[in-house]
Amino acid sequence: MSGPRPVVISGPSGAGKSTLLKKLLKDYKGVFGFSVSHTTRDPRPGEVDGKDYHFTNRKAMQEDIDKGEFIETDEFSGNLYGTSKSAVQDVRAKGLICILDVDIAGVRHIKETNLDPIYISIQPPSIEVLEERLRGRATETEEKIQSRLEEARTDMEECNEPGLFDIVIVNSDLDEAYEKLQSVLKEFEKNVISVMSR
Ligand SMILES: Nc1nc2c(ncn2[C@@H]2O[C@H](COP(=O)(O)OP(=O)(O)O)[C@@H](O)[C@H]2O)c(=O)[nH]1
Ligand SMILES: Nc1ncnc2c1ncn2[C@@H]1O[C@H](COP(=O)(O)OP(=O)(O)O)[C@@H](O)[C@H]1O
Repeated sequence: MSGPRPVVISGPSGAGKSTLLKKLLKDYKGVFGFSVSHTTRDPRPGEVDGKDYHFTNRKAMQEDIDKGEFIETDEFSGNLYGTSKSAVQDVRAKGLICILDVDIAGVRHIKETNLDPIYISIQPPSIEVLEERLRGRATETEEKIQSRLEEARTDMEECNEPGLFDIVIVNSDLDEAYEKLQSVLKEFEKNVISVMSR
């Protein structure tokens, strides 16, 4: 595919991916665009259909998967998530750098496609801090918190696997993590460096 390389952001639920991405998308309007995934999970208060996710149900999503409309899908904590081909195309058609937020299985699936993105993992400083953040966000039931922590342990182990990520950013202090994210993107996306250095 032509144009600037997309950016895949991954990392445990609660690590701070959405917080960092929202900031980046706001600060760099006209540079980055978010690939809106499909999910079968319920919307959280404040989430907007078509902006945060395309909220759907399993039957409809499975039909679209069977029609070949998805680049990748994964089951995460009891729900189906996936990146549709049109989610990525919509962003690229606007001439924006496409940002995808996917779990670690999604990263592995995307490696088998021709998307050729930059892979960035956002990690929490520890599992204890992650648990505090998940509880502090107050969006999940106890059962969902436990299942996310279970997934997180695997993610925290696998993120350092050689060749899986271009960079792992530990989100301890939010401002420092955001600085690091910006500098990594400037380094990789040299063709947009002038836009980003405004
Ligand atoms: N493979 C894949 N994972 C996704 C996709 N969209 C979101 N995810 C991942 O699904 C997991 C759960 O997302 P979500 O329910 O929004 O919870 P949150 O990450 O805690 O805000 C996260 O690890 C996301 O990165 C997708 O399209 N594909
Ligand atoms: N560096 C940080 N320090 C403290 N709290 C943070 C930090 N980064 C994110 N948070 C908080 O942690 C929670 C999880 O962040 P979120 O962006 O929703 O994570 P993710 O998208 O990776 O699931 C949110 O309540 C967010 O405000």
